[in-house]
Amino acid sequence: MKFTEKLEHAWTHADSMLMVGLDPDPQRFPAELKGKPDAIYEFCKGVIDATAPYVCGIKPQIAYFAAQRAEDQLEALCDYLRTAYPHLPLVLDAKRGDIGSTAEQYAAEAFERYRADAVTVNPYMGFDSVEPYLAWEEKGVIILCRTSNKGGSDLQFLDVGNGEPLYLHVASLVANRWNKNGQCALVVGATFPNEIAKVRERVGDMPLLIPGIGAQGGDIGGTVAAGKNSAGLGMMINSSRAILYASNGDDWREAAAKAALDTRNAINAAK
Ligand SMILES: O=c1ccn([C@@H]2O[C@H](COP(=O)(O)O)[C@@H](O)[C@H]2O)c(=O)[nH]1
Repeated sequence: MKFTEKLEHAWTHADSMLMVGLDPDPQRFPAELKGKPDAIYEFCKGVIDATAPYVCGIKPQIAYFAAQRAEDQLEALCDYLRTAYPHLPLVLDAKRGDIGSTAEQYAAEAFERYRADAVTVNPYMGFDSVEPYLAWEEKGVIILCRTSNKGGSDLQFLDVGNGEPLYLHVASLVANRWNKNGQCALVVGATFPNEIAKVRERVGDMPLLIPGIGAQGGDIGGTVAAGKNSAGLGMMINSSRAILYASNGDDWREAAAKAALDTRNAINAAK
């Protein structure tokens, strides 16, 4: 199934626009997993099983796995997710950006090695750095636009002419020129609801990946009001640490499930 079809299915069948991010930090794991060789896999699998009924997708952040030399555990998790929850979109958060020949390798990493449904991509090296991902027409290509961090303003707010900030120029480029296969989405931070609204106005119903609620403090009500599309959907609102580390006691699975359910309900209440 195409990424966009999987996403639509998850939005409607799980009645959820919450995406759970997997940012596994062994220092924060519950005691029962500490020191186990496959602790990252076990922890993430536990969180996936606990939260799957309440989410529209799962977003592993590749840096957390690579830093622990745990790419094999990420591969095993991707296999598990695909088998146990075949309708749930798998978004690999990699944010790669490089010249075309190298981007081809990064695209193969995301779509062949991990068999992700979608991947995050940094567009600031231009079209030829994004094109190899777009060649995978069934897959989602989720392009950084207005990121959730404060420092994003250093470059993304630069005026490219007539008062147009760079992030809106990127939004227009993606919507009008790069999205020929209808496979693109944009990353916009929940920490900047005014900018979410401007991006939504610019790109119509295109899906938005919105990190920044939970640990980064973004407001759910403001995010949903600014980001919903014409169908009242259109968002993958990501939360990672606030769900993963809701408890580090024996009840970590139940706490993650409750945090996901509460967040899903708060998003739906704001629709
Ligand atoms: O602008 C961006 C783009 C990506 N991220 C990623 O999302 C999660 C957020 O984690 P929380 O624990 O919910 O803060 C993380 O993987 C980031 O790399 C982002 O935060 N902002």
